[in-house]
Amino acid sequence: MLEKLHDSLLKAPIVHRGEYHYFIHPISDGVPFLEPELLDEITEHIMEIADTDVDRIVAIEAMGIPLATALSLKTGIPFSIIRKRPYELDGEVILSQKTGYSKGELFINAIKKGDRVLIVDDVISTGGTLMALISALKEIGAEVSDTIVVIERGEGVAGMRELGFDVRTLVRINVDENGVSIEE
Ligand SMILES: O=P(O)(O)OC[C@H]1O[C@H](OP(=O)(O)OP(=O)(O)O)[C@H](O)[C@@H]1O
Ligand code: HPA
Repeated sequence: MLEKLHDSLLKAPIVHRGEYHYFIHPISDGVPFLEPELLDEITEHIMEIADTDVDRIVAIEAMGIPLATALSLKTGIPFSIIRKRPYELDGEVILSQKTGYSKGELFINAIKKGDRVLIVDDVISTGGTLMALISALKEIGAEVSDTIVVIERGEGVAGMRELGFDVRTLVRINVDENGVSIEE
């Protein structure tokens, strides 16, 4: 199961971002290139496990976009992208994003009270990004019916579960200077 994802992760190169060992992979970076068969394997799997009885798929710029696009085409559900730049539309919600290697702001538009949403993202590491997003969506009054992330590393998911956030992931990996290994 998820053979293409596992095989490709084992080949992922590592670069240093400060202290952080950053793996480079087609799903998390679009580098070197994302093969349709890999995207299809992953999105078919997401369709099997996710609650797709939702009004909107929600994904974070940039690498949530291919996942949301493929899922939207398969399900007919529209998607909204949480952007890294402001639009200054009425009701725009701004949140701070902090990962293991970066800091910035995210901007939510056009998600309103009562909307049922499925969140998808490529990677979870510290959980900083998703925790901020889910908290903001709950504040808006949207119902987060499900949160699915393709690749899990680090302690973010465990930390989020302790705080009552439910996140499901397709594969959990360890990353060090020698590369990626897959946790069984
Ligand atoms: O669990 P965290 O530590 O918060 O890290 C996870 C986030 O980091 C990556 O986003 P990044 O900001 O690098 O954006 P990208 O999709 O543009 O590469 C990834 O897409 C997640 O959104
Ligand atoms: O190591 C990583 N690689 C790609 N995307 C990521 N998002 C968080 N950590 C990583």
